[in-house]
Amino acid sequence: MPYIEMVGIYKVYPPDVVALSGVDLSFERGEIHSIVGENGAGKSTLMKILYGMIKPSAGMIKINGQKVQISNPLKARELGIGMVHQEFMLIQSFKVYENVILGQEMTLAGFIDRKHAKQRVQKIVDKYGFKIDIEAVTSQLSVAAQQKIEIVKQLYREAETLILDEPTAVLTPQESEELFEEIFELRDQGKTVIFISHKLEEVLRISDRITVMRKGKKIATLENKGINPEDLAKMMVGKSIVFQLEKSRIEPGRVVLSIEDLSLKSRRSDRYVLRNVNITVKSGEIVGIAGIEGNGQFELVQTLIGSLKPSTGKITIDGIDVTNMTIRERRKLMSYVPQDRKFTGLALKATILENLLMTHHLKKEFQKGILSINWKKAQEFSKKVAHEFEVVYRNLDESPSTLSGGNQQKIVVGRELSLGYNLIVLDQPTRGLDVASAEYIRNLIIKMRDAGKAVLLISADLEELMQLSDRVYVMRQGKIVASLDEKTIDLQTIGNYMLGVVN
Ligand SMILES: Nc1ncnc2c1ncn2[C@@H]1O[C@H](COP(=O)(O)OP(=O)(O)OP(=O)(O)O)[C@@H](O)[C@H]1O
Repeated sequence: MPYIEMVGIYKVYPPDVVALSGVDLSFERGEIHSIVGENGAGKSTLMKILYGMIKPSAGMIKINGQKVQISNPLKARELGIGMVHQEFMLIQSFKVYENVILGQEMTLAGFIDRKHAKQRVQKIVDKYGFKIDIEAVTSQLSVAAQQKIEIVKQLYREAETLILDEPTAVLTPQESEELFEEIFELRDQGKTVIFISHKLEEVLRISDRITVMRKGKKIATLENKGINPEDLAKMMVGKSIVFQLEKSRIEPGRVVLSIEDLSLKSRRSDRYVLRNVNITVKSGEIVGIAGIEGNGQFELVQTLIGSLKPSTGKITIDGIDVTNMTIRERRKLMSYVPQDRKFTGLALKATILENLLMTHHLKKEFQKGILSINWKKAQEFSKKVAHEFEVVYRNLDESPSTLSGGNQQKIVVGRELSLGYNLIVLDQPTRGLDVASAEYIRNLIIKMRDAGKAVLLISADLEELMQLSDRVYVMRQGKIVASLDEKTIDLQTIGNYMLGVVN
């Protein structure tokens, strides 16, 4: 008898979006089971149902052969199902173990039995081989370590099944390897791990079984034997797809972006989070920024777009000094894809059309009279961009919150890449995109570079960074510690600089 069975699951989002149609799927104890599929295939919807976040329109779930009603996440946790989301819910000033026990371990009198709780946390950490100091303060830890806290937290609540939603999207290759070791340990000790990822190589590396979904249906559940990424991609899309990045050598032109001697003092301490950073990006080149998350890349981008004011330094775009310009003024000089699409990239209260039109609406061609917008033109334009970037949507007048994560990302990327500015700043542009969409966007980035745009690319995906970049700067502790060109860019070198193995 399977451990968890999802039987005949349907989900219709009102009024008529069929996100899942008749999915049957089972999970065994002690297996790593991946779910793959294009953006919008229904993976998140299925997992939200299993975790009690949304109700299925029809179908049932059985655990150990018993029918269960998972009406909310609390109920899911009682049934041994835990989920680690992409956004962590941790209190930054708490120690690791305090975050783990948060909301648990109350005595009858309502106090936390700290000593006992701490011992239990340490036991879990030891049992599964998590490399983490439970006394460390959360704010001091890397994204990878914070993710571990979330996993340990689920285990502390006695999760038997862990749903991991694109856990490696924010990790370096080394950190991903460490996570895989922990996942193997969990599996070997009988836990069920449900793994959602768009990175097919890692899916094939760690899974026992793989379920492929397409357009709300389960296509197959496969034993992970003798499958290659091309087979998987073909099943996902329904036809063969060719992955090919074509990048020719071109001579870069004039300097478009120049960052000189940029420093930034932290708001919370006397520490500098950016230290004498010098960067140039010329027309016709893609310049990558590598670094473990939290080493100043975020602050660099925020200073560049004008939401943080540098302590010293100068930024010019196309020869114009923008150092003292507002965000609004700078946005007229650059395309910008932020790393977090939900809070900065999209306006969820606006419609899909308005989101695609944002910033473009300032252009003359969309104005009608003094204050009004030519909606007919706006409609045509938005449709065109949505089509070009293959956004799967139902109605342009709906909120982007009705779209799958990948399709939300395509809206932001589509809008920004069609702005036509000389400088393009991309922070994790393909995060959350399925393989075909990511490949499409990567090719487009190269096309833009070939057309003479200057591209600054920040990406946690080192493969992507290496495939696309003509030059790479590596950041560590707020400093540029290496500047690599075509001849010196390789994975090992970048990794060594990132980790500080070489200086
Ligand atoms: N709240 C919602 N309201 C209406 N439709 C929705 C809602 N959430 C998701 N959908 C639709 O349901 C379908 C499945 O979306 P889901 O988020 O499950 O896909 P996914 O496979 O997780 O995609 P991704 O890889 O992009 O995260 C999509 O067509 C999406 O537009």
